[in-house]
Amino acid sequence: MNVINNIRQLRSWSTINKGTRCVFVPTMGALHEGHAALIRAAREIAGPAGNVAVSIFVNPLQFGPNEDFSKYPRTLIEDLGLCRDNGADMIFAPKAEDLYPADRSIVMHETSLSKMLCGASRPGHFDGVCMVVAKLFNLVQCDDAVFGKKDFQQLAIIRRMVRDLDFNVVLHGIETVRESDGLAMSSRNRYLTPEERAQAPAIRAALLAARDAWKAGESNPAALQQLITRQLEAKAPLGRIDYVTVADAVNLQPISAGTEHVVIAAAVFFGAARLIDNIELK
Ligand SMILES: Nc1ncnc2c1ncn2[C@@H]1O[C@H](COP(=O)(O)OP(=O)(O)OP(=O)(O)O)[C@@H](O)[C@H]1O
Ligand SMILES: CC(C)(CO)[C@@H](O)C(=O)[O-]
Ligand code: BAL
Repeated sequence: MNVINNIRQLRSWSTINKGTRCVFVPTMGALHEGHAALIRAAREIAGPAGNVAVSIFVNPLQFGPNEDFSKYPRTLIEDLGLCRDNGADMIFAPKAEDLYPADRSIVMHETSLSKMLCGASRPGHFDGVCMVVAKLFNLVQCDDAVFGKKDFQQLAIIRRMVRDLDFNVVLHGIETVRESDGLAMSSRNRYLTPEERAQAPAIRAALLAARDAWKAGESNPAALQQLITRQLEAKAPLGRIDYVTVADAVNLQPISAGTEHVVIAAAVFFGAARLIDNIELK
């Protein structure tokens, strides 16, 4: 497994590997079983002859001024072991100063899908995500890229970016990997106190209850939102709801009579940890 931490080396890796299918998994590190599933999926897509590339980079551009950039967990040595064990061929772990020139003057700005859900609570977040993913796609020269559906809005926005900017990259969305009690795996779960950790699975339980209500005929978004909010207030008093939104899964707009594919997405703060999850209804 090649570990590369500067652009010059990455360019020569890409040149040497030209013509070999490259499947890319972008991450911010502090890797867990969810990331391992993405790397294994990338391995499957690449096949034995292809390359699996993983980036590990805590991107400063996607953090707000009062967010957790400086305390985001950085566990490179353990991360490299997880990448190796799950079949990665190349790890790109650059420094921020290598990726972003000090006098950088080009910005990315997504003007539609990032207005709601996480984008509404984290202004500029998805502009930062688009910027780093666009740069990483250019640098890694991948044919495919693998993203988790836990970050549902992120995947929708990257799909839009690939379409609008004509990136020649095929995107693959992977199901959310969960702890045995249903909590979506997340690097930020490690911020949770034992009491918060015990209550956090209530997010998944409330989304499942909303899905049951939907299957039983409840299609009013306000009623579904209220059901989730009430369950969270009852089962997770340490949680502070950021948002619970019922949206069209394709364009993230409010649902209408013709909406066939619905997503219910939620973000809940437990102390320092802002956790997200979602459920799709078809
Ligand atoms: N539980 C999971 N199951 C599947 N994919 C996941 C899971 N958690 C994260 N991913 C995916 O891994 C990729 C990298 O995400 P990231 O490094 O931010 O991990 P994270 O655990 O989501 O961290 P954070 O706590 O910052 O949200 C993204 O495509 C994300 O959707
Ligand atoms: C896609 C990503 C690696 C860009 O920094 C990040 O947003 C993440 O880890 O989901
Ligand atoms: N997985 C999303 C990265 C972030 O929260 O910044």
